[in-house]
Amino acid sequence: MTRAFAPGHITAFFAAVRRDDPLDTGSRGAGIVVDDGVTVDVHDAEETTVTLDGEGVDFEPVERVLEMLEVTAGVDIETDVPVGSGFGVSGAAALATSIAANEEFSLGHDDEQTIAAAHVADVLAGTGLGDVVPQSIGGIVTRVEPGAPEIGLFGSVEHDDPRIGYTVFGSLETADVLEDDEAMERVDKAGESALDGLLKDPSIQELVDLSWEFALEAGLTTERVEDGVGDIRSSGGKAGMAMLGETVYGTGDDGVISGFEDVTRVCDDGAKLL
Ligand SMILES: Nc1ncnc2c1ncn2[C@@H]1O[C@H](COP(=O)(O)OP(=O)(O)OP(=O)(O)O)[C@@H](O)[C@H]1O
Ligand SMILES: CC(C)(CO)[C@@H](O)C(=O)[O-]
Repeated sequence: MTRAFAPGHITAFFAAVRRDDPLDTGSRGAGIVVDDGVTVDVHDAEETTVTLDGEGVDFEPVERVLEMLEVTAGVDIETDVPVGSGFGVSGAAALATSIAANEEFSLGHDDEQTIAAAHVADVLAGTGLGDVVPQSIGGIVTRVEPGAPEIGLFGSVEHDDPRIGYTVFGSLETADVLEDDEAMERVDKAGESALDGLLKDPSIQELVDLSWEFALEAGLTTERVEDGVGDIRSSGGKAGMAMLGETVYGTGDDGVISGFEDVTRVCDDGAKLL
């Protein structure tokens, strides 16, 4: 049995970029890689089965990554954050599975290949576009060009206080939004303008503010999220909506941070074997 960890990735904003090849498909945008993530155990098995926090599930991005690596395995996923709440659990699970399977089955792929397999699996499953590479790098990551490692273009944004507060109200099925052409037209326009803004002033405060402008412009907010962001902002903090989930996240001083239900930290390292 081999165990691997992949951090969560809070997408602040994004614009989809679709090309014929899934390796250079993905999204432009920015996000925060956080300690709350996913741990995966992989063991050899005649047939592939996946459990999520102990329950048997269908988990397409994980199944796809094993197919691409040409192995069958039992995969047990434990997650610190709920699926579908804007932390890229699908990408994290695919990435941790790819890293653990490479070791468990002595496949001999290099990092670039294991990360690319997870990126392609998440894209083809329709569950993510831009989480996997940031989850392999760590920190606060800009995605200036989409795609797998060595294909996309990635940058980083500095931070001083690593604490990130978050409150999860509910989940959004990523595939439903990505397949909605009208919604995606608004997302892409708002995402491009948010990225332009961040590249002019690359700070975590600006990232979170732009994230909230993005959510409003893209029409993705819910009443609970609007109220939650309003509360944090009126206590002097910065808050936005984690894409694609009904989750408020943000930064600020002790008083601001105590207004969230959970607290995690910027994870400066990428996914790894445990
Ligand atoms: N209990 C479950 N709840 C939700 N999804 C589940 C569950 N069990 C398995 N899945 C699978 O997990 C994947 C969830 O992907 P989804 O992209 O919605 O989550 P995510 O990566 O956390 O998203 P996001 O970061 O956009 O919020 C899908 O492949 C879905 O079929
Ligand atoms: C599409 C997405 C918001 C789903 O988590 C993410 O993968 C991203 O930022 O591209």
